[in-house]
Amino acid sequence: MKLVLVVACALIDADGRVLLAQRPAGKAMAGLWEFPGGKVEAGERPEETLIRELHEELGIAVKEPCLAPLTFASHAYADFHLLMPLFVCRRWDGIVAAREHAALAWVRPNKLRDYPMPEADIPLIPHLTGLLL
Ligand SMILES: Nc1nc2c([nH]c(=O)n2[C@H]2C[C@H](O)[C@@H](COP(=O)(O)OP(=O)(O)OP(=O)(O)O)O2)c(=O)[nH]1
Repeated sequence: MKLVLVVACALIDADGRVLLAQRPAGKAMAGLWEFPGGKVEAGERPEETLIRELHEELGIAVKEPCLAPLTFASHAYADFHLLMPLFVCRRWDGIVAAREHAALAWVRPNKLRDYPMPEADIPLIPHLTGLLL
């Protein structure tokens, strides 16, 4: 089974809401709401990947000290095993905008379950509600 390392981030705004991003049509898991991020490429540290992805996907600039590790997902999909560290970030420069996703939503922690997510993400929710509620 192929092990895929993806790094993701829960952006948290001043009201304690979490940013979810909807995967676009045409991709695997289209329509599901995920945490921004992506696959770690050869030669990258995970933090570098995340800073790059947050810029590409959302148009924001994040500094590495503003990324705090929260938890991780380890999930067996049918065709690969996903290992996904989840960081939280409360400070960034720029205005969040959907450059690659179908939509964005700022979601209160007690509403996260209203947004269909990839299977791997479900166990992450209590970690966020524990942090924020
Ligand atoms: N970014 C992100 N990916 C997630 C989450 N949950 C989850 O299962 N994934 C999966 C979806 C993809 O298979 C993979 C993320 O890689 P990606 O965003 O670079 O993948 P992609 O579908 O664009 O694939 P590709 O075209 O680059 O091959 O991890 C999540 O919360 N955030």
